[in-house]
Amino acid sequence: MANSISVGNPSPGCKKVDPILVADNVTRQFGGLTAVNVEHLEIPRGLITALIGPNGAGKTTMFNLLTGFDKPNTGTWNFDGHDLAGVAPYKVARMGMIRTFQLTKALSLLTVIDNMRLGAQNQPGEGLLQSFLRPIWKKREVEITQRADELLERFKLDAKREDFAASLSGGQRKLLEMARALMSKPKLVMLDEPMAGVNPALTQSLLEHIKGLKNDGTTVLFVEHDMHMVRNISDWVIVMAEGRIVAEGPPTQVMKDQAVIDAYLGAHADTDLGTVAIKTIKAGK
Ligand SMILES: Nc1ncnc2c1ncn2[C@@H]1O[C@H](COP(=O)(O)OP(=O)(O)OP(=O)(O)O)[C@@H](O)[C@H]1O
Repeated sequence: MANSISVGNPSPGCKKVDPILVADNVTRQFGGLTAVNVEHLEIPRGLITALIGPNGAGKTTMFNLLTGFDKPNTGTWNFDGHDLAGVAPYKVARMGMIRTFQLTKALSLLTVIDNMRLGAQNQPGEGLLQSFLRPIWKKREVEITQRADELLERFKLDAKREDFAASLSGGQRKLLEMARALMSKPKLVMLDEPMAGVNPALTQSLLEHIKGLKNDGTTVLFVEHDMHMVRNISDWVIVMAEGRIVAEGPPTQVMKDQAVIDAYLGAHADTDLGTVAIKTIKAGK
């Protein structure tokens, strides 16, 4: 079925009209196991793409490879005009591709505001400014704190500004991690299971924040098992199984794909997990 995102009909590894990330022949083996075997992948610019698939499909490994946290056996990829294979994670971040982790990496013994300030270190030239240009750095520090405070307000974490990250709930830590990722104004944000461990009361605001990123012009790629989230916020869905891309397309189309239902969705194909969560709250469970 025609759409405005892919060139031609959607199919696994299809070309996009305006890709921000293009990867070719990316493979990663762990001993005898091929965790990732992606022939071609394109992520559309300025949109929200979900990467779904059963446990062990290779989603997190793919994230690790693309962001330099792991090294592939083979493969090349280009992010917004830069070849990134073999580039260190901090450089990848400076080029505008920032990721969050499945288990949050908020530094527990730092305050919320200090965690945010750390996020700014991904900005180009930060180290230079700090060492040689003290007066300019002072001004920069004020700007960083200003941006941090704006983001904390946006993510409703301003009341926690001086608290240690350790005192936040799991969901609040997820919000902090997302807010921190935005400190360096990334072009592409990669979120690994943003909904995992988030209590239902925070789910809606997390969804709104992610939609907000897109409205600001940021491209979002996220791994998620929560089909409510996938259905509600994705413009595009890519399905992985056993290291390969097995399906992709607009969410309504992909969710109806018999092969996807068989391989992954199974009995949950028609279950909106969000509705389930809301019913559970109402029942006072
Ligand atoms: N460091 C590692 N050493 C050995 N095997 C690994 C390593 N990392 C991942 N694997 C294996 O690679 C495969 C892909 O794992 P990966 O975590 O990428 O899957 P996933 O799709 O993200 O799964 P989930 O949805 O459960 O997070 C799995 O079989 C996993 O056991």
